[in-house]
Amino acid sequence: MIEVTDITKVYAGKTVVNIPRLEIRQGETIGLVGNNGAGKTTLFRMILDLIRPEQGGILSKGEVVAGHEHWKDYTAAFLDEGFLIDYLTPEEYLYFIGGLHGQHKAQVDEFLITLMEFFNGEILQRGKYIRDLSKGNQCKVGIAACLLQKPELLMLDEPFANIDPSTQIRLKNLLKELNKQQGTTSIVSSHDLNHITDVSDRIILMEKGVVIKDIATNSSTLKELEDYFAVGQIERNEAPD
Ligand SMILES: Nc1ncnc2c1ncn2[C@@H]1O[C@H](COP(=O)(O)OP(=O)(O)OP(=O)(O)O)[C@@H](O)[C@H]1O
Repeated sequence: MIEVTDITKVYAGKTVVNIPRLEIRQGETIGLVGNNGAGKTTLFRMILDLIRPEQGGILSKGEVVAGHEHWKDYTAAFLDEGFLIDYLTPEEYLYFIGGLHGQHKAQVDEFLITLMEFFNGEILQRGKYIRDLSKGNQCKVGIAACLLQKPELLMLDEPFANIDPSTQIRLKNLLKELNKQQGTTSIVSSHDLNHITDVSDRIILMEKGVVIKDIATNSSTLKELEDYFAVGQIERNEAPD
């Protein structure tokens, strides 16, 4: 579904992403992990054509993402609050997003009923603008807007970071259901190794812009990642070859 070929991204003379080849197949659930500054968000932004690589290219279903529009019909992403319209209420925003995808208000309402548990009574009918919600609740609105679109490709940047433990568990269940029932391909970044290994069938580990590990998740993956991150980046770089 996604093919990355020979991309580099440079900021202020420093290469922050350098990926010779990466393929994400339809229906895969990808967990993207890596320490702060590893390049995860930059990779997301390039896949979404929000920024362009210095060289190389990214294809989505065989079409170059840069300068094309078709992939936007089947791709939903929430990277940060910048994806929301903060002067709207959650309902207004979700009706707006539903409308862009040809859904009537009643269809959106019907869908939102399925998210009542995920919203935990904090999102709808509160008379609040999105800008006045907590960061965690803004994140819930962003994720809900993605799910509403019934995307073939879902991309979430650190969705577990600001939400409470109950919502984290509900989100994991939603992601698993989405993949099982709709075959959704997902790319989710996280610093929570437990959650991300639980919801992903493949883990991509980045460090300093480079893919260090690309492994199918199995019963020993969590331990393997914990062992990897237990050794600091500086210690790793100083270790003899
Ligand atoms: N707009 C920008 N201008 C300059 N440098 C940038 C910019 N965006 C990202 N970078 C740099 O690129 C590198 C990768 O950043 P990125 O945000 O992709 O990492 P990340 O893996 O998502 O990190 P985190 O886990 O902290 O969110 C960092 O060194 C960051 O400072």
